[in-house]
Amino acid sequence: MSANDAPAFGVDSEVGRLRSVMLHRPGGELRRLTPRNNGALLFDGIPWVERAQAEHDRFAGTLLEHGVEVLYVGALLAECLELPEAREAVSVSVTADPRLGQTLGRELAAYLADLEPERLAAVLVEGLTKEEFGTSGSLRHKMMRPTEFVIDPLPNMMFTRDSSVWIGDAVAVTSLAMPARRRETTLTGLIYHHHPRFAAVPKLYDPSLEHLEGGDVLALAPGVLAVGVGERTTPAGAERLARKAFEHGRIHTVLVVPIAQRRATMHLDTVCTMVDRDRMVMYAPAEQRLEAYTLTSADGGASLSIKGPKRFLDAAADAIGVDRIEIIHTGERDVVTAEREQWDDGNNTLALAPGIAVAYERNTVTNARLERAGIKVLTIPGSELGSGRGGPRCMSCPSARDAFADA
Ligand SMILES: NC(=[NH2+])NCCC[C@H](N)C(=O)O
Repeated sequence: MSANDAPAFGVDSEVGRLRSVMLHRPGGELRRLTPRNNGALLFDGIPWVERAQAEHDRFAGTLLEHGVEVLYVGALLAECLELPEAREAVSVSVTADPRLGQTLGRELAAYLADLEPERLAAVLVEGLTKEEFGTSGSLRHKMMRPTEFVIDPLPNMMFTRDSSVWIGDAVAVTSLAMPARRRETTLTGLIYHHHPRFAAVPKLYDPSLEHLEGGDVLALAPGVLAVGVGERTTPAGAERLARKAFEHGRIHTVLVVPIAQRRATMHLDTVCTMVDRDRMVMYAPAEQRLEAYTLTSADGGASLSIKGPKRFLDAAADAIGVDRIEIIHTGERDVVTAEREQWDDGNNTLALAPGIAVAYERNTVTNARLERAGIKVLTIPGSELGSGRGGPRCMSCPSARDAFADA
């Protein structure tokens, strides 16, 4: 693909000049977090909501200043919800929750049917409590506490990277592993299936399939994906994605990378991200430790060849066809700084072009190392956003980057 015939959509690498990205500006769903539910909702603290929004606006502002189109989930959803078939699909998926029961389910469908698209879009992300819902003739409702949820909030919606991922010209709506996040894909799925902008885009995956999260999928170079397998993505999910990607035809090698099943390394993109064509920022201990299985297919995904495991960085260099991938370490050589900055998403950077990356300002040591290596680092504040344990990469889902060859 040259710049002239590059598709309106598509992502063939982590670093091609970023053209369009999907973000979610955090809103009322963060106000639902309490010290009792934050663990189950996958937050490590209780964010100050206005400050988190201001930080997010700085992130979006940085992208806009660099010519990136910013699409917001809230606006896309509201536009979809103008369509009767999209409203119907949403209502069916929300009211299918067996915890509601027949009566409350029916009442909730009627409640949702009365909401304007924008309000409906907000409720779907912010959730709805018993007291906000109002009166009901159901036993379920009578037996709920006032602040209990009729619709659960989705505070992790701002991590748009996880619920969908673009592979070439196609999009994979993923299958999220954690109960607190599962409903996110009914909303991203709705956008990709119903929004006129995306309706014609080929769909590679769906939420009923084996667990797969976008934070585990790295487009290392054209034709080459790395897929982390650990707390979220399962081996079965990685295998399914590989088959589908081979079948679709743009990918020739999928590297499946086992990662520790711990919160600190919930996704591959918490351990490493690409900051340049052949340079990665990586948590130092992972450099030797990470291994990869190399998956290829001679028949478009019908059968798979599985080789390895061998050292991830060697497998990656082989698959990409370069001598080596240069590593810039998170933190300093001392373990403590490295561990602190890895935890604070020091290597969860978002490349805007080869050698230009957005990073949280707090990771001063990692950012200085990146700068020393010649990477232009655009810093954003993240003291509140960071309590959700995600950085610039997870808070963004690129849908268009310039082709790697032209970047
Ligand atoms: N791709 C990522 N690293 N995403 C971060 C997601 C953070 C979110 N709180 C979760 O636990 O799921």
